[in-house]
Amino acid sequence: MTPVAAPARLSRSALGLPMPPERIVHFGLGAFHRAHQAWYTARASDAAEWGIVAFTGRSRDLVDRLRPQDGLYTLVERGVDGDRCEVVPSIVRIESGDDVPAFVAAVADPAVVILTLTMTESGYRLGADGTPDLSDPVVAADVALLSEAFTTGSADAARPGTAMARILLGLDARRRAGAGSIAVVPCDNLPDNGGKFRRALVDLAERTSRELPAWLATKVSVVSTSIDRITPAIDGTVESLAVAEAARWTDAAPVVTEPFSDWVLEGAFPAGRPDWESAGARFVDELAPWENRKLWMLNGAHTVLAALGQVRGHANVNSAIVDPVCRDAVEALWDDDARQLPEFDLADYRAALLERFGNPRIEHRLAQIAQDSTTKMRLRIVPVALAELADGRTAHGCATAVAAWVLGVRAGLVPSPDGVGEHADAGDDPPSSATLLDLLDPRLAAHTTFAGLVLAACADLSAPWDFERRLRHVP
Ligand SMILES: NC(=O)c1ccc[n+]([C@@H]2O[C@H](COP(=O)([O-])OP(=O)(O)OC[C@H]3O[C@@H](n4cnc5c(N)ncnc54)[C@H](O)[C@@H]3O)[C@@H](O)[C@H]2O)c1
Ligand SMILES: O=P(O)(O)OC[C@@H](O)[C@@H](O)[C@H](O)[C@H](O)CO
Repeated sequence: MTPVAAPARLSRSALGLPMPPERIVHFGLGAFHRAHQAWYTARASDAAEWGIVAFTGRSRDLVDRLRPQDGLYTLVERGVDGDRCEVVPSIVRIESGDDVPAFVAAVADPAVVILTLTMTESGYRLGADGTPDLSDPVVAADVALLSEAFTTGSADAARPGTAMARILLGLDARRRAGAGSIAVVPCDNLPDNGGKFRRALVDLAERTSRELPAWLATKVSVVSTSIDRITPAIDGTVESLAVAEAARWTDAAPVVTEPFSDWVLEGAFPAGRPDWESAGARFVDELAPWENRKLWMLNGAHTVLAALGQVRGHANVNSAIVDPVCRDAVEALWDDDARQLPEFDLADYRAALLERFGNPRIEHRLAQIAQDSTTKMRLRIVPVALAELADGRTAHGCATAVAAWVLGVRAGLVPSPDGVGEHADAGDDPPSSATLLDLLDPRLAAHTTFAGLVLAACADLSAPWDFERRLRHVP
């Protein structure tokens, strides 16, 4: 029997890959950063000049997987017809997020001119007014700790627990080192992610330091972004085996993503940046329409599918979107969205979304997407509903989307909104549709026509689907 050669372990020397210099720091290393910003950086025409020092968020798992393979990993682009594997070499050093001295030193390094972030909404720890949530004991403890450290000149010994406090500590070290301007690039799915980050950072600086607010105003540019590439959480072990078979090298931390990707940015990079346009990124003067299109249409539809799809027995996006009831609900939502996005001709965008959602080889679990659905509904559906009503229309698509969420909550498949127990109509189990609408947004609940449409849509979505019913919906 011929012995089978063991697959080679990923390494820069084996693949002849150079080490670009450290000029970008990333906080919140996960699947998405590796499928998106690290990939754009590796594909830029000047990739040889831009290496990334990546810090994990809360666990050191990826440090242990990626360090032995020199930060390299396989990006598996999972198309409808097959996989395309590519080794991404832009991450040159991996550190654990809780190594505060290493993070502070990296941010203070004069060679570093960009800090990118993917730490999920929870990582920002914001209250309802967008400032740091001081009712959170960890945030309050960090405010006290930073105030003390900045006042007594003991910042080098400080070990804050939250990401925002660590970032401010890093920026303070950069100020003291005279290391110059830096651009911070939040890449989380939040409306106005740059504005939110800046307001939170400035608020924290004003509470804790006399010098930092003025320095931040002149030396820190915050860039807002719309980021898009469907990259579900995966079972790393299963994918590692698949990669070893397909690519003939072992990889302890591959990433599976879709072939599509998009990155739109608004803001300045005072000390330079990679030529990300050469890899397909776009720089615009006003991000809002691009961001609204992506968050309302892609993420809004995902939020609807997470509720209605599970109610109808689906586990993944790809099976939900081919169910006519789910598909009709998504199309109706997109009709409302389109009227609020007059800047765009959306025919191709809608067709592409349907194709992306339908990719049978991407396993995107609805239960994963359903997390924190109430907040997502408030950010992705409610603004469109209010705008449609203000324009004198019915917001029929949004009413259907709200009905989907109501059914999901009532079925226990989507988390209940806070306040169910304290609501005036508390006691119903499950809570009534009217109670849920009121908890979602009292302005929508007070609009009798809209509230009536939601109740009608709840009944309609619960009824068995038939062709006659579908025909009634055709305009
Ligand atoms: N995965 C996608 O398809 C996709 C697409 C577009 C945008 N995004 C955005 O990218 C972000 C990251 O996505 P991901 O799929 O890599 O997620 P992930 O769960 O892998 O998390 C990314 C990182 O955030 C860190 N993190 C989470 N909560 C934190 C907290 N409270 N404090 C500090 N760090 C914290 C994690 O430790 C991890 O390092 C999300 O905000 C998401 O909105 C994801
Ligand atoms: O938790 P969410 O709803 O913000 O996001 C879940 C997915 O919709 C999201 O990760 C998309 O796949 C991504 O935004 C595509 O670019």
